[in-house]
Amino acid sequence: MSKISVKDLNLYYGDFQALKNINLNIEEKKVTALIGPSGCGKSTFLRTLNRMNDLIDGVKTEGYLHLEDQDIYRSDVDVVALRRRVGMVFQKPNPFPKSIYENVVYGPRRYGIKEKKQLDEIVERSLKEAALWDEAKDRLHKSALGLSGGQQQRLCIARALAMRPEVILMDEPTSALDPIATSKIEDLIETLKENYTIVIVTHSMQQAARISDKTAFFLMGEMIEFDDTSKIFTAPRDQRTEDYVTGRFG
Ligand SMILES: Nc1ncnc2c1ncn2[C@@H]1O[C@H](COP(=O)(O)OP(=O)(O)OP(=O)(O)O)[C@@H](O)[C@H]1O
Repeated sequence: MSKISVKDLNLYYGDFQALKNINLNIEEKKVTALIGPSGCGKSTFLRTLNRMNDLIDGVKTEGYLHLEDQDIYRSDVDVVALRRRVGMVFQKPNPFPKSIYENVVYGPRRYGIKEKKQLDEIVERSLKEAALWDEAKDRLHKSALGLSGGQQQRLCIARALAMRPEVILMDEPTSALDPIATSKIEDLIETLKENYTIVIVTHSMQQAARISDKTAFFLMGEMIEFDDTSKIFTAPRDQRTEDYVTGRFG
């Protein structure tokens, strides 16, 4: 079933067209990877899905993007509520300089949840879901900045999960991490897809091949090919995809 449908999407930064006529459906409870050489528009595309590009001056977005039956770009959309449904995790772990506990409850508190018992439950559930509970449970009120990079990134995932999103966007979530921390996040993504729809930008083709169900290959603002990940990596239809996945360019 498709969770997000994108039709005829164009995006401009001023006069520069960064996305050209993109069409694809993102399937529910699957991992969709976005791959392609630097500057091809992967992050830009990811950010269209929860309107993060709105924060950039001079951006113009055209086309139809639907989250189930909601038109993401309708002028009356409550963007804060949209980002609650479509959460995001960034390249560099960016916990707030607060305690682990306060990082997780930040969003729910802003939504008006005040009761301690309820907040405690959210913290436990989110940290468990992010596979960080065992490492964090005895230091919940210590600074998040004392965690390792990999733990910080799992905390950022927990912070996103605390809002009970439906979709999680991840922009190169492991590029700042060592191989062991990376592999923990990859295992986590595998578990999370049981309950969430995940879209991930990655520079690592091995990572895309390991963790994603679907892969979209972007080149200079166009989406060249979108298919089952196994197909993209073993029998792509387009020569440009083949050249990229076999390392002939990029
Ligand atoms: N805020 C901005 N203003 C103007 N141009 C931008 C802006 N952000 C991105 N671009 C341009 O849009 C194009 C796509 O950039 P984007 O960051 O989406 O690519 P990417 O595939 O994610 O690259 P990378 O893998 O290097 O992160 C690039 O040519 C980039 O220079």
